Amino acid sequence: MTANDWSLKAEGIAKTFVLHTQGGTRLPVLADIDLEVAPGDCVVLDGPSGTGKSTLLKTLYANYLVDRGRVLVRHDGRVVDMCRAEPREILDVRRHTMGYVSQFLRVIPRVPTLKIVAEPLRRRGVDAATADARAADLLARLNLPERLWHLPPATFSGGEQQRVNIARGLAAGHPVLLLDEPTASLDAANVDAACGLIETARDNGAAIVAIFHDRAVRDRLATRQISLTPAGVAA
Ligand SMILES: Nc1ncnc2c1ncn2[C@@H]1O[C@H](COP(=O)(O)OP(=O)(O)OP(=O)(O)O)[C@@H](O)[C@H]1O
Repeated sequence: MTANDWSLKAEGIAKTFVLHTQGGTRLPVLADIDLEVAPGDCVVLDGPSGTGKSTLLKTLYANYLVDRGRVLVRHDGRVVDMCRAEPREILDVRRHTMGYVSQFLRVIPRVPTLKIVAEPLRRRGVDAATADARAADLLARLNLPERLWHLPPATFSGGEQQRVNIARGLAAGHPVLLLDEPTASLDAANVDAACGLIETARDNGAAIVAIFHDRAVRDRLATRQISLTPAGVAA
């Protein structure tokens, strides 16, 4: 793979939601979406509320089935189509290649924060001491007080939980990152800290697709923007 090669490529993605509990109402959301993301790219998805930005990210992560199209990702020396891969292969891509950071932490009961952040590294086979050290470094960079590291995050504030979520999402150093408003509930100092970590991941060669509503975050991190329009894409 050369420096300009893509890490992630979407071709002709179309997605319609069918609401079975609403008489089978059909909601076409994505139509013919093409996207190519290279190492070091941070492609920001733009467009009015409801145009399908989160849906596209979840489709890239294989949370949703598509009507048409392919999502290709370079993984372990080969190309995997996330729209057709077996569940086992999708999990392997998620473990080693593609990370996803949503706006909210999915709280895992009783597990301490440090272990939640270290877990993606442990699942990649990294030993506990190294994974814990990386987790501690990330939590410190995100200004999460050390007295919280050994508590489960269920009772943390929204901004604290979001920082745990970012640390967990960035811990494993995935070469492809999908970020859905990861800084939405942070104050200015923590937005700056989170942006610094995302910037470092990008400059180290991560291929990133992101939704950032904050204009300053977008201006700092985006190498490119793509505007989604209702059921379509306009450059
Ligand atoms: N799981 C779902 N089932 C049915 N419809 C859905 C589902 N998820 C999203 N939608 C619909 O798809 C459309 C796009 O939603 P999506 O969340 O992707 O938009 P968005 O551009 O990310 O919006 P926002 O900027 O407000 O977060 C909306 O009309 C929404 O109601």
